[in-house]
Amino acid sequence: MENRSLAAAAITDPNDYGDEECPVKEKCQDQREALPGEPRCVICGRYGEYICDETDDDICSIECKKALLAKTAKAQKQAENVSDPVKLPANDECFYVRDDGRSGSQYLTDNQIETLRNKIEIHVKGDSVPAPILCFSSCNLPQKLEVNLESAGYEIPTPVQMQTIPCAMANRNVLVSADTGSGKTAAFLVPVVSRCAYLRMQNHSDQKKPLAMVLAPTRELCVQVEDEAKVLGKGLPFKTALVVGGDAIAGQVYRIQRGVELIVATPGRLIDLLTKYDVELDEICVLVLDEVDCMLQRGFRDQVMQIFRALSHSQLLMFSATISQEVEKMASSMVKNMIYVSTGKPSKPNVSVKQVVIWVESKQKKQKLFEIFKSKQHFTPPVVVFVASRLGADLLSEAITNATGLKALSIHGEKKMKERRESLRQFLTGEVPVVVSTGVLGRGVDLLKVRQVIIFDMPNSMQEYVHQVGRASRMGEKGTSIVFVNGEDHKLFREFVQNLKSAGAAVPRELANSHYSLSINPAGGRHKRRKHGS
Ligand SMILES: Nc1ncnc2c1ncn2[C@@H]1O[C@H](COP(=O)(O)OP(=O)(O)OP(=O)(O)O)[C@@H](O)[C@H]1O
Repeated sequence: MENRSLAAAAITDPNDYGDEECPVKEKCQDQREALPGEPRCVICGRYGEYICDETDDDICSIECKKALLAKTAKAQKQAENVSDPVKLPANDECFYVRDDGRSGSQYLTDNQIETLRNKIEIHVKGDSVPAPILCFSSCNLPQKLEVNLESAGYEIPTPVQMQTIPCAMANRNVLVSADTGSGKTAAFLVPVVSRCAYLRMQNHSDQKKPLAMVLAPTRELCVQVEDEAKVLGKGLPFKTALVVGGDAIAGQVYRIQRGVELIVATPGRLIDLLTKYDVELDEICVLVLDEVDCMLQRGFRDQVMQIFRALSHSQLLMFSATISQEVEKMASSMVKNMIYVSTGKPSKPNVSVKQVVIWVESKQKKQKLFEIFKSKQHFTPPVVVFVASRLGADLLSEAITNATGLKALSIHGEKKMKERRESLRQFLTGEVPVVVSTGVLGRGVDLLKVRQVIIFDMPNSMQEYVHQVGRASRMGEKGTSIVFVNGEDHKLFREFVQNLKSAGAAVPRELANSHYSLSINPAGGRHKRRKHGS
């Protein structure tokens, strides 16, 4: 322990007072209260007269030094023992201490942080990446947010939350790749709610311009993100506005003008609103791009970049389960000093979902589907059936009801927002066991009870496939995806077979023998394609 007034005297023995005339305070109660601006003991909060020689923390007495060292030792032991933090008991004392700028306030050494990341399979790239947290209470969140997390059943952060929340709270730009259903939404909402609430608590101005914005590709996803934001922000100075097509724009503008902290929007409708109405975005300090790979694709990219450029000073948080090197490159060109966090198996179908691939010619697909629905063994409602077109969704849902008697609804982009909401409500509450959807439900939407998806038409890319399969599992629960495939999907065969093999899934003979699939070598590299019949 070092005395502040005599820093060179590192006293470890209570009887050795070094050069200091006053004895080192033995008990914490012997120490006086700290005056404003004075250092405080990290254990009891009294005057931090000494500096602990082993941790560099402010400390008031021998008694608190002992308590501090015991706590540090316990923290180190926990770090070494962590094998699956998601299963830690809720009351497990956490050992992470936020680095508040004072040297030595972080208890974990670099080696321990690395060990912890390895154990929970977190990979990071970037400079000075903050250490992961093991509990929400390590982040200095508003008290009410902690209560809201607990009420929502979020006792312990998931791996993606462990690493992303401290990065975002340190105001860093972050790109995050994590499995479907792994809790990415709260990974951005926790820091967003916290930052907005603190800013409002500090500044009581009547003019409440929006402080944060989340952009997502579909209305359904926006609705869901806003719902979760409301749950987490309950009781805090944190209001939200939903800006999506299909709802009246005037109502959306009115809500923003009355004062909100967060806007959750699809890019098209937001630009529409911004060009017609006077909405000031100069106080936005966080922009989230959910499903960032989709948001930076042609179709959304120009709109997203237009919005991004209008918010020149904001922090950027970007998330998806499928992040390619190209997306990583694009993201890092948008912001400086970005951190890249990845957990789980990047761009691969969630391992909790069993992939059952059936080779079936297009004309037989319907019949096959009806057989599944009629089989007690294979049909496990609620089920989402993914198809390629809007018309296909309408026709197939009707055909299912006619052929099997099951109530089935369709959801796609041409339907009115009110109808889409109502269909989803009926599906999620169990009134309707089957929903036939285009890609609008494929990404991001948390279909809580769904454990079976049927991919009737293969999507255009493996990325979309990964997201659609992901609807069958949340938080590692087991699910099944039944996938219909035939020669028409040949463009995806090579990647598809590779994915199936690495997941240990059975590959149908026709798929395995197709010359489109055969051009794979075992290491995953590409051979020159063999000619048909060779
Ligand atoms: N820390 C937590 N503890 C318990 N449940 C959680 C926690 N974080 C998130 N969840 C729940 O896990 C489920 C999946 O979360 P979420 O929808 O955010 O996943 P995601 O990673 O965004 O998935 P996708 O890529 O499919 O959008 C949700 O039902 C959410 O409420």
